[in-house]
Amino acid sequence: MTEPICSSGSEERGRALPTSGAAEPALVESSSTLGHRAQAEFAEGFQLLDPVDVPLVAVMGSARTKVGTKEYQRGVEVGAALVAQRFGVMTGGGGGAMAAANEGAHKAGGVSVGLNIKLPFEQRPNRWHRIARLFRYFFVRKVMFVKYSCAFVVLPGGFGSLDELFEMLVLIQTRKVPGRPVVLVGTEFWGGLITWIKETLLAEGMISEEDLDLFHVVDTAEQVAALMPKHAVS
Ligand SMILES: C/C(=C\CNc1ncnc2c1ncn2[C@@H]1O[C@H](COP(=O)(O)O)[C@@H](O)[C@H]1O)CO
Repeated sequence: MTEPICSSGSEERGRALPTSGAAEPALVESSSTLGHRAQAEFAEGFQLLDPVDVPLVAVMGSARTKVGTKEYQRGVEVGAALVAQRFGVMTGGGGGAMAAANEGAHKAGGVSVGLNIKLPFEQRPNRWHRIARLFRYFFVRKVMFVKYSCAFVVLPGGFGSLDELFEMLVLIQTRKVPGRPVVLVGTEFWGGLITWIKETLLAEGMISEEDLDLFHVVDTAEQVAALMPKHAVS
């Protein structure tokens, strides 16, 4: 029998949940399990990141960017340029653009953080971060990215990167967090989305003109660095 997609809390209790590989499904566990696990995960994330004494920039981007491509190289350059400005780099800790940014930061001698996520298929953390943790919940991990970053850089990416980008934009737009630079890297890659944001979201009144100021779109690591908050440079 197929598992129901929706189930009530009482149905969940005492029922073995289906698993499909390395990580059992999160969020369909009982409310009390979810609550306890999330609370513990928050505490462990805070413990990991509270002691970090350099300002961190969260760098998001595709898990699929291939090593050796121009895109990967740009990620490495972004990581290195941020370290040159005395920032640490914090990523999702996986492969692709995440590995690129961590590699650039690590090779430049900077702080390199990877917040990995446990998924139902095999995950390998990249080898370029020195402060790391494996998270069960995307939502807990996302709080870490927001709470412990002073800027948000998004390299070309897919659903995951878009999710992280829009989460950050909403939090800034609704003043749940203080404003900070949000920088999209790749004018060609992001161009279609920016056009749609202007021609549909803005034109239909779904966002305001000033919301367009919540993000920047650039092409190079130097341009990313130039948009960073100034306090880290001494
Ligand atoms: C889906 C694939 C691999 C998944 N591995 C991931 N490891 C760590 N972090 C991830 C992973 N997938 C998504 N993320 C987060 O979202 C962003 C990347 O998502 P995108 O859809 O690839 O743009 C990234 O910033 C992570 O924080 C195999 O492709």
